[in-house]
Amino acid sequence: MNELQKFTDPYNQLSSMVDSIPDIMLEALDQRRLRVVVCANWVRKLLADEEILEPGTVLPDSADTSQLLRLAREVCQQQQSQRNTILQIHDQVLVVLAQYFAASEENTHPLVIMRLHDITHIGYNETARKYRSDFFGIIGKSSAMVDIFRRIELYSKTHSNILITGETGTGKELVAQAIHQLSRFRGEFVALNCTALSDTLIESELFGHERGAFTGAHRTHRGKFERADHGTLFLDEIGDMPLHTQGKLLRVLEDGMVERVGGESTFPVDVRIVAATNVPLEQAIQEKRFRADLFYRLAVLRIHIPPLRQRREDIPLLVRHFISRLNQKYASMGKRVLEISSEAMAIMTNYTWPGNVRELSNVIERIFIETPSAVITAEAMRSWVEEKMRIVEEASCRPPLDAPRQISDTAGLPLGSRNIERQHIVEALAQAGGNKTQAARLLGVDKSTLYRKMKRFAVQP
Ligand SMILES: Nc1ncnc2c1ncn2[C@@H]1O[C@H](COP(=O)(O)OP(=O)(O)OP(=O)(O)O)[C@@H](O)[C@H]1O
Repeated sequence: MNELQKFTDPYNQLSSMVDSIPDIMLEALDQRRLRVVVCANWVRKLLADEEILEPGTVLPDSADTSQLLRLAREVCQQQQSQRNTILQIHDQVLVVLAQYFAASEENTHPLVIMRLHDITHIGYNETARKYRSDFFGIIGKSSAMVDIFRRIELYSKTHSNILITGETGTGKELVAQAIHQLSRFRGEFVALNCTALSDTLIESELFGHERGAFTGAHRTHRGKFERADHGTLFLDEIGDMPLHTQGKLLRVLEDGMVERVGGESTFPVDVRIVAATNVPLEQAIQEKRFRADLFYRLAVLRIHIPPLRQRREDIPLLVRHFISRLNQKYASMGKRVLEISSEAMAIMTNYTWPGNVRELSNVIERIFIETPSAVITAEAMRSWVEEKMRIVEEASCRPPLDAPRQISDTAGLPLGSRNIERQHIVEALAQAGGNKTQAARLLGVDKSTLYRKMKRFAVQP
């Protein structure tokens, strides 16, 4: 038996279990190491990775950068099949069935067998034409945003929970709202930020409480679950939810029944959860700060919003969108901006926007107000540019700060940029005399984001 036969042999023994030749079959040597048994040529071409996908190869750890291989690893770690996962690889949209087969007499190691169904023809190529650059108030025309519009439409028709990932200010809540508006759920869209609440308050906010449940519970309180019945519950910053609450949430998701804090009975709820995070939950799972079982319940469908610096073609559209909104907002003051010079636009397009669209929107408002004429020129942006340069200079003159314990919003940026962000926070707090609400306003972020970042960058309150 040659090497190839040896590796394809398990497939022959398993042929009764799968209805046709799998597109990929991987052998799970342990929870992380996968060995390729079979890989169809078209899949190799799709992933452009002939070498790694050669039968007999043990996938290197780094190979899970491909969405398909990441899915295979998840299935293997979770030891559970996943159906109908939709992946977009380059221009192809695929529905993937990933089956998990435990080790048995026939196969010494567990197997992950994947069947891929190409649904690109269903209309992905039409997508760009179909979706305008304004989709339920979400502005964008980059391929990443067009793909997000398509997913919103597709996913909104389902009952499945959705996890939205992306850095702060990328528009996760906006996407959640669009999903709700397009869905068949006629109840309310109810949002809860899991960072902003103490461990005890979060449970009473989520599940409600009965009168007398704890000191200060003078009245019965309806929780977010009750309010979102037949609607959507948006759980922002889900990674910050306390472990104890995660367990309770999981139970509600499994049984569809809620019990108020201090209550003695349960009642049914029909709620779709859209959760959002800007920290990688996989890391939180490894650090035992987030339950893996809850993660898989929440992340049935996923939408990732790339940072603005990775979709710069959206910046001019967003700039014009915000200017036109500001023209309406300040119309009564007789303030109107009609144009933005190409130089000014180039400055905006080239900046890295660590605070993403939220930061862009705040900067435009500031420049709009400060600009005396109807045209925003590079000159009008001078004070903002100078301020940025001063911060960069000051940060580079200082001795290096301790690297933050956990970085995600700025991951991928040079360490200097993270230090700059920390420095922004320190300066805003100093300027605001320690007042967090004011500091958050100065930074153009909400208070919970400021708290989270202070924690992450170890900034003392
Ligand atoms: N593509 C977009 N088009 C128009 N406005 C946008 C877009 N993305 C974000 N915004 C605006 O930017 C601001 C921040 O968006 P949002 O609150 O949805 O971000 P987020 O990712 O949920 O942030 P955080 O993680 O800090 O909660 C909002 O005012 C939102 O309307």
